[in-house]
Amino acid sequence: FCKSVSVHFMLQFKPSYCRNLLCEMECHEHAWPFLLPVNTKQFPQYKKVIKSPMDLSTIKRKLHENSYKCKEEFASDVRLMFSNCEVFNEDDSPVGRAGHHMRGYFEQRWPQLT
Ligand SMILES: Cc1ncccc1N[C@@H](C)c1ccc2c(c1)OCCCO2
Repeated sequence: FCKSVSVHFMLQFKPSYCRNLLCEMECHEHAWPFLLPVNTKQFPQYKKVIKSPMDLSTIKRKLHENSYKCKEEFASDVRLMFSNCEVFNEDDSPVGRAGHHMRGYFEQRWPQLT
């Protein structure tokens, strides 16, 4: 999925850019539903409905563990987090609205290379 090796060294994965953007998201006013994994004791249905849970603390851990081989993998986890939110939460709900706010914030700052 990542760029071929030859091109890759030029578009070197900039973890610093991702780390900064992640930090800005974590301190965003509407980040509160996404800071930690959804507690499945609090939301027993969640595990059944959402096959791949994702949250900002998990993305942060993966970034620090060098789990992301390219920036697109980082972006796809962020987008997975927002898609899970849309599946489980009504648009017109506090968490649903927070998800739309945060997704707008991310997409505005994510470099459009294509
Ligand atoms: C992103 C997401 N999707 C689906 C369900 C929950 C969440 N986030 C969690 C952190 C959460 C959100 C709202 C909450 C909550 C916990 O605490 C119980 C009281 C009501 O408020």
